[in-house]
Amino acid sequence: MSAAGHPVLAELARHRLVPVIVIEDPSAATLLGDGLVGGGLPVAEVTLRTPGALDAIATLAARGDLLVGAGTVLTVDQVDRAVDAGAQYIVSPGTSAEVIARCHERGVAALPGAVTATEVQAALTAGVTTVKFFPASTSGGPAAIRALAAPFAGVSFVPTGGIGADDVAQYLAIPAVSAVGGSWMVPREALRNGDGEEIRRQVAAAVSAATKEE
Ligand SMILES: O=C(O)C(=O)C[C@H](O)[C@H](O)COP(=O)(O)O
Repeated sequence: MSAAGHPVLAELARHRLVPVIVIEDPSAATLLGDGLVGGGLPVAEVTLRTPGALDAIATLAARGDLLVGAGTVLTVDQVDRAVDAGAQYIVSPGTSAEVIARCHERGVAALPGAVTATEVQAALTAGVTTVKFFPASTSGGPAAIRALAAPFAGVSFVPTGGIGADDVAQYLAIPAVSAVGGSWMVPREALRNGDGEEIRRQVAAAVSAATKEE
């Protein structure tokens, strides 16, 4: 497993899982953080898809016991706002050289999306060696990652999109996969209902499923 680049990417590779979170009410950030830490996975990718996302990032980052990143980052301005809120890594669905350059200027890790050889090459040219393989399940799944890993020997993949508890292990079994992302670990309804115990339970189950592979 290669996790070259920013130390935060090495940390994500160590945890092996990246919970993707859509948070509607930022006041739920505390129970979310407690559920993640309690479940044994102190990692969060908060998507900038809701108005409260930046506040949630700020609350989670202020705790100091979680690796907090921003997801669905499409613009340079969003990079700045997420980093100002405390995000330590920036995840995008696709590859934008401008977004990656701003991440590097701000000293945070960039995790851009790439699912074709051309996209992986563009990401390499922009200076990253870990890419998010998104959307994983509809882009060829594990077989596609294995095929891409052959020519791109130094590249690590973080498959995300359409992955659940039942197939996380088959992705993590691929040497080029450093971590797996997904929203299944923090169910949106549980967050909406303020059900911290359900979040802790799902997170712990994901950690257990990820550990089985090793
Ligand atoms: O837009 C981004 O930057 C993203 O982070 C996309 C998310 O990772 C996926 O939407 C999660 O996919 P599911 O696990 O299938 O819900």
